[in-house]
Amino acid sequence: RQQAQDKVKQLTEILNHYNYEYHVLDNPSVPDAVYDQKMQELRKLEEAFPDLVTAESPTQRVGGEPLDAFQKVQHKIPMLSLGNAFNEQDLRDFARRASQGTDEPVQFVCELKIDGLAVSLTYENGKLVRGATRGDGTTGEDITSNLRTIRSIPLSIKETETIEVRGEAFMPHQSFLALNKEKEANEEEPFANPRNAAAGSLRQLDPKIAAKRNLDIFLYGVGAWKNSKLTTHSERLERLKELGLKTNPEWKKCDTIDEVLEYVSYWTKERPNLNYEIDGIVIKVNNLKQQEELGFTAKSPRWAIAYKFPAEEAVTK
Ligand SMILES: Cc1ccc(Cn2cc(C(N)=O)ccc2=O)c(C)c1
Repeated sequence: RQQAQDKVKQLTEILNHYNYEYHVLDNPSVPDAVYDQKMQELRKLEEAFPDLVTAESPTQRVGGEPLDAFQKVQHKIPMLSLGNAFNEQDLRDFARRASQGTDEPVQFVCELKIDGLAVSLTYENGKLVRGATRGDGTTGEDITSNLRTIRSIPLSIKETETIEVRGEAFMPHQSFLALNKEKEANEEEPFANPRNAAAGSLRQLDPKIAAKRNLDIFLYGVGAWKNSKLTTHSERLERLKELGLKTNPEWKKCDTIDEVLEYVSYWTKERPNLNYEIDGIVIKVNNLKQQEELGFTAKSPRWAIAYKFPAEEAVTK
């Protein structure tokens, strides 16, 4: 039995690593058949020794029975919405206000604004214990069983401190097109856009359905993170990546508003070449102390803004 326990641990570690290479790095080191063969081996061992199965096992991604309803979750730190900017002047105004609200020079971080569903993940003792929707920012829905099916979300990380991270769950273009083709083949109503498809998939009560939707995620922020010594948003992004969490690689530090505007115009052109939808660019003050100094208006931070791309003209059928 000790041998079985060692083998289960070894298989779990290697399968989690293969999964990370494939779904987070998009760079597998082994063929799918090797991954599959090791998964079968682990399933057989867990069948023979059921008490060796843990919630963190790669065999436990797709939960059992469908839920009757989603539980409510109170976010300890509210998941805020961002104010919007629609043009260069709005961005220049935002940058001026941010610089006036603090005495040190302000550095910005620009990130792509993924058009999906904002979610929160909580890890305790390195284990994924909860996944929730943003909801109204204070109260969300517990969709842990559905988020566990997203292969790029690790079921365990090497961080013993409790950490609550935030990001955007989304459906990549290819998955969206395939899903709608399937819907049309079954004479079902197709989804209007990838955002609705992702939201619809995560609101399924049956995790087996969510598991088939090929959802993905980019994590971009932190809610509760005790004892964190980090001083900038960019350090947090780097730490999330070190933990094996999937972050969007296109973020960029900008020292001036002109660099921000350059980033915005670059991605306005490049946007069609991405394999996921973005609806804008998020610009944040990088330094966390300056974020605190700037604080919030009634409903959104003064230290961040969302530049929204002009709405595209409706695509004629
Ligand atoms: C049969 C089978 C098994 C696995 C996969 C995809 N995949 C591959 C790996 C891998 N190569 O490291 C890791 C995780 C994973 O999900 C497919 C498409 C088909």
